[in-house]
Amino acid sequence: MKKLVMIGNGMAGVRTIEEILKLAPEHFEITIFGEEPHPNYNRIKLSNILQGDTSFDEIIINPLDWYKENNIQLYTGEPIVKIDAEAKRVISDQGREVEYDELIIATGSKSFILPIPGADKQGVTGFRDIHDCEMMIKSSKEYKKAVVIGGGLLGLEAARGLLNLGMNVDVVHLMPSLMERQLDHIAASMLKAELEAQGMSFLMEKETVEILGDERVTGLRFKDGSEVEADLIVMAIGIKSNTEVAKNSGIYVNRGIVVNDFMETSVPHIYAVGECAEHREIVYGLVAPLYEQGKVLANRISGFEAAPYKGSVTGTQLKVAGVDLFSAGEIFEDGTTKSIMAYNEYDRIYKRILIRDNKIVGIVLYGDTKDSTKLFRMLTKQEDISGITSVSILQSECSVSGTSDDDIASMPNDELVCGCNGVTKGAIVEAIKTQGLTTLDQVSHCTNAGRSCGRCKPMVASILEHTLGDQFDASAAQKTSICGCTTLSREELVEEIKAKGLTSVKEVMNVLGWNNEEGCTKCRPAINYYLGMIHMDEYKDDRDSRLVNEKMHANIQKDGTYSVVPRMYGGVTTPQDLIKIAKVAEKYNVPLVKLTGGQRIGLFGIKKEDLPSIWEELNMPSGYAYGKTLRTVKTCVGAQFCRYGTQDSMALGIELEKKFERLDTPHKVKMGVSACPRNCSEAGIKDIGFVGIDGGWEIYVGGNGGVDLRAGDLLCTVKTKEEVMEMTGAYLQYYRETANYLERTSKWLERLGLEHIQGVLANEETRKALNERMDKTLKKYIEPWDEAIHSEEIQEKYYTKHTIRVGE
Ligand SMILES: Cc1cc2nc3c(=O)[nH]c(=O)nc-3n(C[C@H](O)[C@H](O)[C@H](O)COP(=O)(O)OP(=O)(O)OC[C@H]3O[C@@H](n4cnc5c(N)ncnc54)[C@H](O)[C@@H]3O)c2cc1C
Ligand SMILES: NC(=O)c1ccc[n+]([C@@H]2O[C@H](COP(=O)([O-])OP(=O)(O)OC[C@H]3O[C@@H](n4cnc5c(N)ncnc54)[C@H](O)[C@@H]3O)[C@@H](O)[C@H]2O)c1
Ligand code: SF4
Ligand code: FES
Repeated sequence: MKKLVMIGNGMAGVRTIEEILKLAPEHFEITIFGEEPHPNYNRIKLSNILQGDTSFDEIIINPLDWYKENNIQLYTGEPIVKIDAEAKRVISDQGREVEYDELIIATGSKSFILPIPGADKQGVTGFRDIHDCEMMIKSSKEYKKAVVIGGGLLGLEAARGLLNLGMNVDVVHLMPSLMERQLDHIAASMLKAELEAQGMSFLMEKETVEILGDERVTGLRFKDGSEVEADLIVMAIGIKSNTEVAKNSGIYVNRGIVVNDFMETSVPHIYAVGECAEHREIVYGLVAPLYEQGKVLANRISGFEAAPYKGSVTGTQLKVAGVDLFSAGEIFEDGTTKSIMAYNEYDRIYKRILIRDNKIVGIVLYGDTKDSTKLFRMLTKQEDISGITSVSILQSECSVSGTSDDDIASMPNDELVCGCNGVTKGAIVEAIKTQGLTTLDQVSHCTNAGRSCGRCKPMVASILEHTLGDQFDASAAQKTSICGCTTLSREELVEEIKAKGLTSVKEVMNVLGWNNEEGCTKCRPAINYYLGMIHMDEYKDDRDSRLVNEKMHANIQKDGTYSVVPRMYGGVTTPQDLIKIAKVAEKYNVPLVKLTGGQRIGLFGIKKEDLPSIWEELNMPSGYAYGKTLRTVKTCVGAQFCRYGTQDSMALGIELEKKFERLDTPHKVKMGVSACPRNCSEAGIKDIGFVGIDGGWEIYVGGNGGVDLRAGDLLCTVKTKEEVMEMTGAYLQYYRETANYLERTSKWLERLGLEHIQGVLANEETRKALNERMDKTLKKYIEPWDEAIHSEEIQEKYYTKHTIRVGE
């Protein structure tokens, strides 16, 4: 197998790898280095995260298990700092050296930050990655006034997000009109009026020369001497390709890494793709052309004949609610162009197309973009329009509204439906017919349509409806199946398992007609969970269907080693346990011993084959730091020691942890117990938090301390510890029975509604029944580390050096 290394774990690069895996799945041993500490996510949707429409989990395109399933060695948070082209190897910032036969550079871009005094102050950011997004969300909780520099696509989407976060927003723009590269003056002024009505303020034709403030920004000064206040500044004035590594390694770089029509750089066996690449003097900043490049490169690198990449015409839209605009090609007239224009001031609709030699060369649509696919096709195909009247060309008469069947019928097969992924109507219809697709999800899975910005989804749905005719089932089509292997939703799957009495993962997939007989990393763990939830005590866990960390009962680290985190109930330990941990750490040369966020001690950097002996020597239960289960119960010292404590928080925490440890839950669950409202255990941001008050406990639910920070809601107040245990058992069991696999309690609570859950749990009979099912389930669990120590079969299968690659 040839060694393929990729630098950069972003949208264009990983799409290229997906294409390579389709073309030549067995051809390469693949290693990817990413500077960000995450798997590949949909950067486009950062705007939606900021605008509050989605969460980070929902925008992950390739979860970690995708890499494992495809045997890809992924190093996250580990940038490559040098390419040694002579020796054909890359070197990471941690000194790791990896050899390659072929190397892809897909390092994307970074935000361009104005080189002016004060640009390094706290509160100044670009808008490029999830870290920037989190910083803005955090700032909006503490500060009120934001200034966005740059009135382009990114700046306006950022500004809309900051308004949604409750900030006052000024947009500072250098030019007299917004989005001057995409819109003419009329469309730009219509856009400005709409955004002003939404609450944005604009400072036009202003050049920022200094950022004011001490440590943190307080405002900015313009060239004309005027100033404006700001607590947060977002720079959205364009991007700059990440080319340093290439440049320092002798690869020819201009604005981007210069590539030919096959994405080959000036150095043999090194390719570049995405925003870091410069092709025919153009560096693209939208995914559609980057994905086209990826396809060409995948063919080239896998040894297939492919047409060269000749460059792309791009079309853009702004992702701001209430704004409907489309722009492609040339914007401004010159002596060789004529335009056709329609302007309906009353309905705020404006359309203009630019024509040269009877061919469309530019499109600007505002207020009504239904014609965009038709016109864009005419532009990209350079169709001769001399036979079409100027009225009909702008009349939407053969356009696709996404709702009318006639519109879909009259749409040519080569019309582009998904601009981001280059998918035509013909390709979608073909996939529906030949692969028997019935849901939007499946169409997306098979064709890629809708996988990026998601704007084309209504039209894809209309095509699905048109193609299936009488067989179209609207509710089924919209439903989200648990993965691309089936059309079944979570509810249907659970119902079918119950109705047909299915008892194993294999049986579920066989009986329910899975279109991929092995299933995938999305459905196998989910089916395993639902089976265990339904059959309670009888179900025999299918260990090989679990996600890799759960299968190994240890958390795999970025370098392929594992961590060991033993239980410390309620965060309480003993000198004897500490001695055991210290001895093991010393004996096995454990590289890192660290207190975890969940009040216990983690041993990091352990070799797979050492796991069983370490567990044996520790002789402590697993802390399940890797599991979709109860992780930790964090406690404060409480009434036993603290003078403010009103309750025994440690005793309650320990009791909770001992009762619910090992329980399979749809996602991880964390608890916190504080003995007074000072809340030293941060119970307010836990899945379930308990706060001691005079004469009882308050129970908070749905809190989350991660990326989607959420304060818990008060579920109820109870008097005794027994009531706490009863309510917690019922709440957790209700979550287990109604949540989707991998749905955190915070999302589940928001989906079902607090009042609904309170209503269910208010009924004593229901609580009792839920607790009975919970108790039945809890009986089946055994200690996994102990089981491994005493089973040669398990040790041989999972923990010897030659078994289980990281990718399994
Ligand atoms: C907020 C926002 C909204 C957007 N909206 C749209 C939209 O609506 N439509 C559209 O088409 N496009 C949109 N884009 C642009 C689109 O996201 C990019 O074109 C696309 O992500 C580029 O893909 P890429 O792989 O080239 O770069 P990236 O996705 O940026 O990936 C490059 C990766 O390489 C990593 N890296 C860099 N240097 C190194 C190194 N030395 N070693 C290892 N890793 C390294 C980076 O950390 C990064 O993770 C948007 C962008 C943003 C920021
Ligand atoms: N909906 C989408 O398709 C979408 C959304 C967001 C981002 N993106 C992509 O992300 C990339 C970055 O977007 P962008 O908007 O930052 O880049 P851009 O180059 O498209 O726009 C930058 C804007 O900032 C203005 N500007 C430049 N210097 C300035 C200054 N000193 N003060 C004030 N204004 C100044 C420019 O006049 C320009 O309008 C682009 O490639 C873009 O295509 C696309
Ligand atoms: S939460 Fe209250 S009782 Fe617990 S340690 Fe803090 S101050 Fe003391
Ligand atoms: S147009 Fe963006 S995902 Fe289809």
